[in-house]
Amino acid sequence: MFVLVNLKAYPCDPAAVAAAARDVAEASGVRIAVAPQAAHLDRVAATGVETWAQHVAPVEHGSHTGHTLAEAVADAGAEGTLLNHSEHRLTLADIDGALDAADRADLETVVCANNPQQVGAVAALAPDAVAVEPPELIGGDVSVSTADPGIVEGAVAAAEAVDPAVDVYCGAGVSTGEDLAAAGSLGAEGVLLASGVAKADDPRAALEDLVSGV
Ligand SMILES: O=C(CO)COP(=O)(O)O
Repeated sequence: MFVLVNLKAYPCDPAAVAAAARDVAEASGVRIAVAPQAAHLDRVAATGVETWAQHVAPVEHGSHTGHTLAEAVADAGAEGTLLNHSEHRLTLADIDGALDAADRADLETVVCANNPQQVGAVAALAPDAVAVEPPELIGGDVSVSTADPGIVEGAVAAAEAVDPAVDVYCGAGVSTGEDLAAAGSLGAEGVLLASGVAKADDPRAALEDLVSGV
């Protein structure tokens, strides 16, 4: 299972969470990556943890003030990028353009989607993975794998029907080892989570619990 920790814009210490994620990944053998704010990418990457961007724009080098350039996040140490997060929606054309930008910069890609129908649509653009995250469950206490297991199974089936090479992750409310195991048993190959780690009193303990069943 792949565990991608999205720090969003939460007021946590990105380097401390990153160091904890690095240690827990090393100790457990579970692949864990951290996606901080773009301005914190280099300090997170400096810890040695696998580092991801939260977004890149569908632009190339040039006159694009205020946009997040794929080459710049790669230069800061990112190895992958989220796209089309529920809190940063893009048009289909912009997802396509951002995937091109990520390819140019050699970034792995996870495109987020609300439901299985959207999973099918974005899987057609051939990202490395898609992540189904029902917006109403994001930031809550109940994991998507418990609250709506059918949406995870539906996402797995939708991606498989379009392009079996696209991995499927799920997210929203994931915070425990049980949640991770449930996601895996529904066919997900990874999870996206945020508040369960970024807002935890002890992010290291939260990560240890998360991978305890793997
Ligand atoms: O949006 C998410 C990850 O990208 C999920 O957030 P929570 O883990 O806080 O529900």
